[in-house]
Amino acid sequence: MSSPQTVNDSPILVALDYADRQRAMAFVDRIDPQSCRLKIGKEMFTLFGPQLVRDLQQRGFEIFLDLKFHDIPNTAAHAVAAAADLGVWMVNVHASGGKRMMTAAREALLPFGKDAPLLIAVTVLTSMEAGDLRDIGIDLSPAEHAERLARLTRDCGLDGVVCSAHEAERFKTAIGQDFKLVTPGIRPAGSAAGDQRRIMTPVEAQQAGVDYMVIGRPITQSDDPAQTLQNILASLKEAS
Ligand SMILES: O=c1ccn([C@@H]2O[C@H](COP(=O)(O)O)[C@@H](O)[C@H]2O)c(=O)[nH]1
Repeated sequence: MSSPQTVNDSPILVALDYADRQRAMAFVDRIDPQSCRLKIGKEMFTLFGPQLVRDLQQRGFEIFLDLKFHDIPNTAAHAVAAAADLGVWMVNVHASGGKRMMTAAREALLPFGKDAPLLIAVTVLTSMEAGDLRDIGIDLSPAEHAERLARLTRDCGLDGVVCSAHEAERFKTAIGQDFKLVTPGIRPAGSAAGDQRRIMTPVEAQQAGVDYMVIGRPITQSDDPAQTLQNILASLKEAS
């Protein structure tokens, strides 16, 4: 395990969703590992595997391994332990995998002690709105269902949840200030929402009290990803 012991106070997690490894590395090699953390998700992990994570760690980046494990408790627990072996900074499961799965995942990290990654759970995907929940038999609003899953996640002893920035104020009050809120669906003013539905700008998300904001395409698909990241960081600093 080799999670670097740095003090990184950046709230930005860049979703490094590239099919082209060279393009991803060209961007990464232009940014300071202290200016953000990198989120490796299903696309790049499936294409390039754990070696990609190691290569990014070698460059000094802390990694959120966003594989959203959702399986029987035994399998999810072993997958989370494998992520911890890789030395990632954060890893996640789906809260809808339930209490026994989340508890097993948390217990699998006990042997790692202080080197264990943060373990969080996905509540309601930021691409989903009320109609998507109704389609799968859930009549609660996204915020209500997300809160229910977030409370369950807290009760299982995990460190936080993935939710929408729209839920941040409600969750900080209802669930606890120390419970980490990681929010995708972040869109600087003027950028395309794409498939995201519950969106907020970086400054609005900061004001709502999120701990970490996940930003992918608005940075990675821009003409100058490194400069776009700098612009977002500057806007957050100016607003704080
Ligand atoms: O609820 C969720 C959970 C995860 N994601 C992931 O975050 C990024 C968002 O990328 P954008 O390009 O900024 O939309 C992506 O990797 C998703 O898999 C999410 O969007 N919502």
